[in-house]
This record gives sequence, C-alpha cells and structure tokens, in this order.
Amino acid sequence: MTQKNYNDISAVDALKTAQYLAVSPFIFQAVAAMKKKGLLSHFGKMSKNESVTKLELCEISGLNDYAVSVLIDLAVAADLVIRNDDNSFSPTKIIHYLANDRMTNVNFDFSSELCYEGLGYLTESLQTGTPKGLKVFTSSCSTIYPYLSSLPENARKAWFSFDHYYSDNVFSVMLPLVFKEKHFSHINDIGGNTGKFALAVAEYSKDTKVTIIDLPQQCELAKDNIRKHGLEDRIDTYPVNILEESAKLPNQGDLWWMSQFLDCFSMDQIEEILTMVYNAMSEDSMVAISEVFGDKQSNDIASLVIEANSLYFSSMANGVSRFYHSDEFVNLVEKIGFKVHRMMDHVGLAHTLLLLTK
Ligand SMILES: C[S@@+](CC[C@H](N)C(=O)[O-])C[C@H]1O[C@@H](n2cnc3c(N)ncnc32)[C@H](O)[C@@H]1O
Repeated sequence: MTQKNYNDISAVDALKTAQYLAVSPFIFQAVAAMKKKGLLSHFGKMSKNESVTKLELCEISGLNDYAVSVLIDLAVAADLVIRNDDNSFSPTKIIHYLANDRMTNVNFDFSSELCYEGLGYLTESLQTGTPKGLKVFTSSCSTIYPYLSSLPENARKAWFSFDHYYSDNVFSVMLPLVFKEKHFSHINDIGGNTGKFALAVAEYSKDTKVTIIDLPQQCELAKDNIRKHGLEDRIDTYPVNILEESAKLPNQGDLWWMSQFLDCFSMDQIEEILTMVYNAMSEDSMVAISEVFGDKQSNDIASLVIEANSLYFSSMANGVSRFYHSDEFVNLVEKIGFKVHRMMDHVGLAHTLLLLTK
C-alpha cells in the first residue's frame, strides 16, 4: 500500500521492510541462481502438497549440498519455500508466481539480465546525466538504442521480451480505438523498432500503409520481419537518428504513431521531436501517443514497477529519460500547440492513449 501518512505503518513493519530492502540484492540473486539451475521451475511445477528433499534438489541443479543449502535456507527465510517437518521442501504461492507468471518473469529477466549490474552505477549516472551502467555491455555507445541488436543474447532477449510484452498487448486494443476516429491510410510509426506494430496494422486494416521511422540498426531488423511476412508493398522503413540536427521527417501520412517511444528522451528532446512532428504533419492528420505514465496506474504494485523501471533509462538507456507523469506531458504537448483530442487511461496493461490534433 502506498503510504499517505507517517503513521500508516507500524514501527515493526517499517523496520521489517527496511531490513528486507537492506538484503534484497541477496534474495534477488538467490532467485536468479535458482532460476538458472532449474530449481525455480522445479518448484513452479510442484503442487502445494508435493515436497522435494535436499538431495533431490542437488540432483536437479547439479549443485553440491553446500550450494543448495545456502540457497534453500534463504528461500525458506524469504517465504519462497516451506520447510516441512521431515526437512523436505514445498513451494509457496510466491515461488509459484515467480516461476509461472509471465509478467513477473518478463520483469525479473529485465532486472536480472539487462539492468542488475549496470544499476550499480546509478549514482554516477544521475550525477552526470549519462547511462554509466551501459559500460557493462559497451563503451562505444552513448545510449543503448544503437546497441540493442548487439547486446549479449540473454540481455537482448530480456530487452525485447520486456518491450514487446508491454506494447504488443496494447496494439490489438488500441488499433480499434484509433481507427474509431477515422480511417487512416498511411501511418508513420516513429520508433517502430522491429515492426511489430506495423505488422499489427497490416493485419487490422488491409489498405493502410506504414512507414517505420527508427535508427538504421532497428530498420534493418524491421526489414527482415517485413520480408518474412511478404509485406514490402505495405510497410517501408525510414532510417533516421531523430536527434541529429539534420534529421527530417517524411512529409506524408495521416497518422503519426509513437508507442513507448517518447519515454526514451528528456523533456527537452521530446519538445524538439514533437515540434518536428507538428511541423511535418498536415492540418487534418492526427498524432497518437501510447505511453506508460507512473501516475496513471490502477494499483500500487503497477506504480512501483513503473517507477522502478524508470531507473533503467537513467542507468542503462540514456541517462535523461523516464516513464513520465501525465500532467507534465500534457502541459508540454499543449505548449507546442497540440490540442488533446482524447486521452484514454488504463488501455491494455498499463497504458494511456493520447490523441492529438494540430
Ligand atoms: C522502447 S522502443 C519502442 C518500440 C515500439 N514502438 C514499441 O512500442 O514496442 C523505442 C524505439 O525508439 C527507437 N529510438 C531510440 N532513439 C532513437 C533516435 N534517436 N532516433 C530514432 N529512433 C530512436 C529505438 O531504436 C526503439 O526502436
């Protein structure tokens, strides 16, 4: 529960939470090790009435008695596993969710494979406004974006699973909401990544064209996908680094779509990008922005996950952006000259759909 007042929590519970936080990296890494060694999935498959001995856990994981003992003792203390009277072990509800819940897995792998090591450089990142944690993967890029396709396999998989999990689920819900406004014949998908949205459009509306506007590296990945689906006549790419001074946007299209794109930039950069869009778009075209706003979440844990993941942008992605709050965002688009035509919260998992006109 998000506390509103100092006395909303007892001293005992406050101290417990503080201590839990103090040792949480140990618990997190123990779960990561249990996952890598097959123990998490083993508990995930067990019913609440089943049990497993330490010897069996050693056989499953290939770890020795010492290694399994330290992991399992912490798992018991952290309420992940129950120690039975006969010294065997059974799963708790928490380990069932850790092992089997898709959203928890996507979040866990994103923390573990992509962010954990780099988050150690958070303070330096915040002090300098640069993603100092990125150096665990590369020292040749100033942001993570041109490096996405070159990340080590586990980190790349975790990044794309996280990105796709949160945005794929909303495409099918948002497309009917967007097309309810009018029929769009040509969509510019800025930050279109590997083309997932473009493919969803091609499926949804048989005569709508899509131009994916993204960095050259992402456009190459998108082109492969477009080719695989035989959609070269419906979807094309427009490689550009939108932050470069010489960057230009295409002067076509009746919808400018940006999904989980603007959170990759600082407020100043967003102002520049949206001003470019404002100047490139025709009077009767529309802008659709799909974003995750920290202040628009329907429950405390969703807010916590969003605010926590903002620090990925600080330490790993670019050092200057975040998941924003809706009020600052709306103020900015109105300052540029856009009219908020419609704003729909709680669309799909955690998203807000903003429709803007000139
Ligand atoms: C978080 S992803 C969002 C992808 C997709 N729109 C979605 O909803 O899943 C952000 C996208 O913005 C692109 N991007 C980041 N910086 C960029 C830049 N300076 N110029 C063009 N594209 C950029 C990235 O390559 C990436 O594909």
